[in-house]
Amino acid sequence: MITCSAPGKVYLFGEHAVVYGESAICCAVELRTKVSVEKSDENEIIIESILGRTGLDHDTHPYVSYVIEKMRRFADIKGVRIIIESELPVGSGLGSSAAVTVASIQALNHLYECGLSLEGIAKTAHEIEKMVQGNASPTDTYVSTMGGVVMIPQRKKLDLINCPIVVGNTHKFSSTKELVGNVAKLRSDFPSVIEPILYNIGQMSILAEKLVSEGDYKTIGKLMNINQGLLDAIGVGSAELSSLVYAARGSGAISAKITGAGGGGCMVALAGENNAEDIARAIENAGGEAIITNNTKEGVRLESLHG
Ligand SMILES: Nc1ncnc2c1ncn2[C@@H]1O[C@H](COP(=O)(O)OP(=O)(O)OP(=O)(O)O)[C@@H](O)[C@H]1O
Ligand SMILES: C[C@@](O)(CCO)CC(=O)[O-]
Ligand SMILES: [Mg+2]
Repeated sequence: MITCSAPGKVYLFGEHAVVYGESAICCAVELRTKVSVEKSDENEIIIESILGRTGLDHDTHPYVSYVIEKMRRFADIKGVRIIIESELPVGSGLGSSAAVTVASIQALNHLYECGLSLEGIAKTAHEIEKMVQGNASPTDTYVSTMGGVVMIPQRKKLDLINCPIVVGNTHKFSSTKELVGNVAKLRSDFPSVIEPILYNIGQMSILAEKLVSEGDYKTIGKLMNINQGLLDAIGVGSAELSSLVYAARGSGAISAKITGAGGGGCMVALAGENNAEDIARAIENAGGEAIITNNTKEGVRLESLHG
């Protein structure tokens, strides 16, 4: 068995706007998806995950099924068994699709010695997210591949975020494909209203680049909270997400906003010196599940070559 893992991510700025070429700042977090692969004798494809045990199946395992089909351009993949284990909640804004796609590509890359570079992995994974979702920015898959804090579309590595990150999960499933589609419809219906909002979200990422290098989290927090208001404006908020956002802010979070597609899933808060536990408690009291985590510089990595 060869095992690889890839991290999930949270957006400080720019989700949805980045789909239209505006800037985003996204950071990898210490929550990972592990993918183990081995060749199977019976020339059978087996994919095992929390979603079930299937063969090549674009309904249950669309991302992994496309990975196998894409990787057949580089290797003669006949029978393979793929086992997925993840710390990332599915459909929750933490990049679970990107992490499973990137880790699957890297695991097969090692198993069949395809020689894909990290850039090649990120590019292939982005192609797959676009195939599944209809449209996708390179952000999630690039950050899951490279790790750290990344500015997209510049693909620029920024300093790590030096404060605890508290994630609040509403446990309401949200499909990125659906939310991205909803924003596209709103933008098509009201271009003169929605395009300036997306542009302004991107401008906050550009303002924040210098603030990250200065470690000015207070100002970053103010901009993140404005970003939250603009995400509500384009229709990707929800009552549950707002409840967790305001609970986090009320307990002293530097900032709190939706992360990822929205509609359900997760919000993210930046904690100050010693209040991550307080923020987590406030999120739980508001009906969410809190996860205290940190930014990680580690992108996709080989975990083991056998076992
Ligand atoms: N552990 C897993 N095992 C198998 N498939 C997974 C796993 N995690 C995610 N997926 C795939 O990714 C899909 C969820 O991706 P989606 O983009 O909708 O949400 P997300 O990536 O969690 O959130 P976001 O894209 O907003 O960050 C699942 O429906 C499934 O197809
Ligand atoms: C909503 C979105 O901006 C982020 C999803 O995590 C979609 C994308 O960038 O592909
Ligand atoms: Mg996704």
